Amino acid sequence: MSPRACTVSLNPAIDRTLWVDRLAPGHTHLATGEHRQAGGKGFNVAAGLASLGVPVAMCGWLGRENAGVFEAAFQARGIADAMDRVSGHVRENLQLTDTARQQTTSVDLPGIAFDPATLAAAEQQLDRTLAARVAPGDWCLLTGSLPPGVDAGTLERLSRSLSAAGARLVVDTGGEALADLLRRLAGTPRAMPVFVKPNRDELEALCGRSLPTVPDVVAAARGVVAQGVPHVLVSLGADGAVLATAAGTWTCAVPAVPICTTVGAGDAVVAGTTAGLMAGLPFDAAARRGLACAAWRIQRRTPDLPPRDTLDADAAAYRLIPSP
Ligand SMILES: O=P(O)(O)OC[C@H]1O[C@](O)(CO)[C@@H](O)[C@@H]1O
Repeated sequence: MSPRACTVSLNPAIDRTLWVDRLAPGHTHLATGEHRQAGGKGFNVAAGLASLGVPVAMCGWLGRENAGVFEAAFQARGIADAMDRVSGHVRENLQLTDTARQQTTSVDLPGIAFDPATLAAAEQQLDRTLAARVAPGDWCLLTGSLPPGVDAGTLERLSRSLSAAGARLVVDTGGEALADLLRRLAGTPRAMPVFVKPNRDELEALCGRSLPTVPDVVAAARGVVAQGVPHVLVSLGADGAVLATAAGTWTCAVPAVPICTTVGAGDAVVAGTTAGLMAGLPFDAAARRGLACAAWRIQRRTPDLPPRDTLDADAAAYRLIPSP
């Protein structure tokens, strides 16, 4: 049986995006477009994987009060709904896209707060859901920020139980939570993620220093590999990406494309790269496909991706340059 994927989202979000001609803080704007859809990293990655033909489920915690947005989106895309319902509303994040500057400004809510007793119960339920769903060889993607009251200890417990069940792990969470998780998993190589994709801000938070130049990013990415993560891709937006493995480090430029929204660009990289790794592609080929997914995604409103052939034709133009 081909491997399946499962995204785990502890803090999903509904994305409300408004387009304005030119954003000016302190002024009133007339929006030129609007869109509201299920979002958050777990959903965006699941939608990308589903469009690439990967059987995928989404697990995690979904506020039952407005879960319908997700239920419709799961059904439309063939994503298995394995989310545990919890009390409260899914947060609604706001994105303002400035069409003149082709820039997106996001305002995120923290999400549903968990007290210790609710968290313990939610973790136990999630363990049961994952135990019933995840088989050896499946890929599990721990995605997105942590809601109030939840820390990297939850990600550590999930990493340990999922890896013990034979799953391969991908982690895409904020830099501080990722740093904390990698520290907690040090000395347990089996529970380490096989792939992480921080952006520059997240890598700065992960390594605790600013990384103004590409050589700074390259050095920091090598540091993450040295901590035990075999595949690292640092997304740098219009500046492309840095890839690092034990075999070397590379930079990759990306083509300039018209931007509809940058929301979910990194999630498209995670979806495309993970789908490639699941299919047995070497990391460089998987990562180039992931970057082609991001170029596709930022030109459109929704997280769905085109057929693999289209992506691979685009990805063929991406060149990796070894870093000194
Ligand atoms: O999980 P986080 O880091 O709080 O970010 C959530 C936001 O990021 C996105 O997942 C895009 O990466 C949006 O869909 C969502 O609103």
